[in-house]
Amino acid sequence: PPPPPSLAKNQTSVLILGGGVSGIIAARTLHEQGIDDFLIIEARDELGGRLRSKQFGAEGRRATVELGANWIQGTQTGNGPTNPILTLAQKHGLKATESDFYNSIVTYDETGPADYLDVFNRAVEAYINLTVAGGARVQRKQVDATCRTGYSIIGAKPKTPEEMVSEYYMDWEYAQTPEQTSWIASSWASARSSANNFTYDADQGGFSDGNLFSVDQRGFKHFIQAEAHTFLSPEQTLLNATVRNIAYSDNGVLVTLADGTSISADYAITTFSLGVLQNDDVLFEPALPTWKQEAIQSMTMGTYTKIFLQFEEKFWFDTQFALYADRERGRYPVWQSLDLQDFLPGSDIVFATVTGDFSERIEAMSDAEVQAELLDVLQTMFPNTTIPTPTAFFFPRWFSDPLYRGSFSNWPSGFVSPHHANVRANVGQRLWFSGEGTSQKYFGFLHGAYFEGLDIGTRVAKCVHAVGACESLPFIEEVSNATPYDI
Ligand SMILES: Cc1cc2nc3c(=O)[nH]c(=O)nc-3n(C[C@H](O)[C@H](O)[C@H](O)COP(=O)(O)OP(=O)(O)OC[C@H]3O[C@@H](n4cnc5c(N)ncnc54)[C@H](O)[C@@H]3O)c2cc1C
Repeated sequence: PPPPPSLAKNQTSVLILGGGVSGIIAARTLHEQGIDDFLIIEARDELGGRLRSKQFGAEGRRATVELGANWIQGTQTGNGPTNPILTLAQKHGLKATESDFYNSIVTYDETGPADYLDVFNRAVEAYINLTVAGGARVQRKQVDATCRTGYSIIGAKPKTPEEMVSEYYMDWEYAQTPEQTSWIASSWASARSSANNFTYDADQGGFSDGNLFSVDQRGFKHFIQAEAHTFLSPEQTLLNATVRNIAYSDNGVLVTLADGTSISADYAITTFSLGVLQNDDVLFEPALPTWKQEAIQSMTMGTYTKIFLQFEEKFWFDTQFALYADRERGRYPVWQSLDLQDFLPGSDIVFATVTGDFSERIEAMSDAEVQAELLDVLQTMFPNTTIPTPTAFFFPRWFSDPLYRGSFSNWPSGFVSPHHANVRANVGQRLWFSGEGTSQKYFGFLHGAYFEGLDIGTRVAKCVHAVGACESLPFIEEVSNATPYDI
């Protein structure tokens, strides 16, 4: 169809809603296509979105830690494809260090230090086998199931606390349990060296299985803020502005902010997290069509919570990672030391990570209650040390934050390809969707947000230029079963 006319009466050409990686890359894409008549609207006081850092620690002993994204996941193999986040990090001189998930690790259980690395290594193998089997299902057009089903079929049935925490290493990737995660999507989503993996497996066109951990004291956000500075002028960004309502029609969009201001545009690209869209933190007028709502509500938002502690002095492990096997699966299982030579030496900072339902549980507790639980776990892990009171304690509440409602999206087993097309598709010609949650290959990742900003930005630029190519993305009005239920 011919592109809709650009209406001179609108205040700007494109509104980019959200100033995270996706929004900034969409803006850069428009700029590169000669379009500078756009405005980024961001609720917070800075750009970066889920790249969010904090000065953490006691007075005089503060260090920058990352509350959100921390790793460049998948870097580059030889001259193969490069993770674009790595490219930007190198361009802007980001300080990052190699992270070794699998070799720099020690293990604990309810008796204290306990070496069950053999159990851990078997779990890593089971995870790879799980994703290889999941990938095979794609080729054979078999239906999806949960990762729990997949694990059971390949014979991995963890029962002891040590087996459960070793398997938990998977939740740590997806921010949800194997019961909540798609078996098929796990084959391309996260596992290293597995079938179809687009991030870690160079044989599949992926980057590499390397991981770089930002220790830059300007914050991991520095790379994207510095990139934004290369092309953005101050009047192209509106900070401290929360979007409440997005009205859309064939003529354009009208975005209303919390302070009542309205801004009109020919096009809008929303980059809000899937969680924000799911929870009606922003309202659409008219309401989004059913096919869109079903898709948004069918993908899930996981929560990944880092809990930071600083002590007077370091008393813990010298590896990067430690696993703690509690009898309750998911109870403070993964610990990371920042007080290491290539990380933040002398910082006396350690942090634990929890995910999914357990994150939601602790968000409902007071800081003091959560701190008491962590100190209890540390006392269990180090029975010969009297655990002192920490000099600083902090954790972010991503799940309850109305700007995020979780940390990153995760693909559940009830979510099928047409749903994915629908999550991504524009609604009418004026309203477009981008962000990590719309990426098929790289959902959950920074590079997912990047590639989506690039692609949707390119599509909208075509619409603005109206060079006969304002093409809608395909959507499926009604997602149905290949084989209807016989009841
Ligand atoms: C704890 C955690 C750990 C992670 N770890 C990694 C990692 O190690 N490696 C990795 O690759 N990825 C990681 N991720 C995922 C990565 O951070 C995201 O995929 C990516 O940052 C998403 O970018 P985005 O532009 O799609 O969304 P966002 O960054 O969420 O950008 C959307 C923007 O919209 C703004 N906004 C929301 N609502 C409104 C409103 N109503 N009005 C105006 N503005 C609004 C938000 O403030 C935000 O700035 C992690 C995420 C979290 C939370």
